[in-house]
Amino acid sequence: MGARLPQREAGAMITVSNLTKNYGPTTVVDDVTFRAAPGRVTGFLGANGAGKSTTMRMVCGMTAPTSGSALVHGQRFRDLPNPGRQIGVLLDAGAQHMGRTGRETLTLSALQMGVPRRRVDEVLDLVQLDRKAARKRVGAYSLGMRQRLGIANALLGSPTALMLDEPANGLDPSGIRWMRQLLRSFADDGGTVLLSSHLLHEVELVADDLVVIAEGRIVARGEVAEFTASGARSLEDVFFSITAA
Ligand SMILES: Nc1ncnc2c1ncn2[C@@H]1O[C@H](COP(=O)(O)OP(=O)(O)OP(=O)(O)O)[C@@H](O)[C@H]1O
Repeated sequence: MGARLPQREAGAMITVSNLTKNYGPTTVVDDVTFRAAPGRVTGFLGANGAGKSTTMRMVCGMTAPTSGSALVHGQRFRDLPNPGRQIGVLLDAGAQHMGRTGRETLTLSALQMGVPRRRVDEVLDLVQLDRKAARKRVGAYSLGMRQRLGIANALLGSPTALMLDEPANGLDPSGIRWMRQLLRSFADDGGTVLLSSHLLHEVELVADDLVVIAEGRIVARGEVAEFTASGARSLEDVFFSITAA
């Protein structure tokens, strides 16, 4: 853990600048600019179809931007020498290979990243998947277990940043609480967390900063405390008034 700190202190972050994506005549991400900073959890909030996943896919190079750029630790994702060692990504827990066991999934990733195999057991413990679960095929996992495996995969390379798309999907209340604590301690340890969600309350409980997107455009940005500072309004009230406008 200690060996990673200098790298984190150097300013590990995710920077999105004027990112735009058109599909034919439709603009689904429109001039999006924000930054997820080290030591902080940044909540990326928006309704279904707002453009969160497309933005995250552009950050990790899975979707080519029409214009604009996204940098991870100052480099494009595809230029990172070993991306999983710098940023752990979970985009779609349902997209994992159904025929592999949890352990096989992680062992393959560990080999690809050049991570020692013992790290597989460490991350299994971190996400609370026991040995019996690790021996099961992913196809037999619940969505919650797939999310845990996806988070384990994201943590495997001991990255300095995490980018997770709707990681709370399928987790039960105690799982959501566990994840919140995990993300909080990752950020408290100097890591950068970018977390998308449409679960307003969930984001309010864990995030330091918020980026709110509606119909592809950023409609609000700032510290969570600033959003709720103006009186007793909950983040939910603020969110609906902003996105409705
Ligand atoms: N490959 C694609 N071709 C055409 N349109 C697309 C494609 N991918 C996404 N879209 C459209 O882009 C818009 C934004 O989708 P996106 O998945 O980024 O939203 P989201 O905020 O992540 O929503 P959700 O929470 O439902 O996943 C949607 O209208 C979607 O239909």
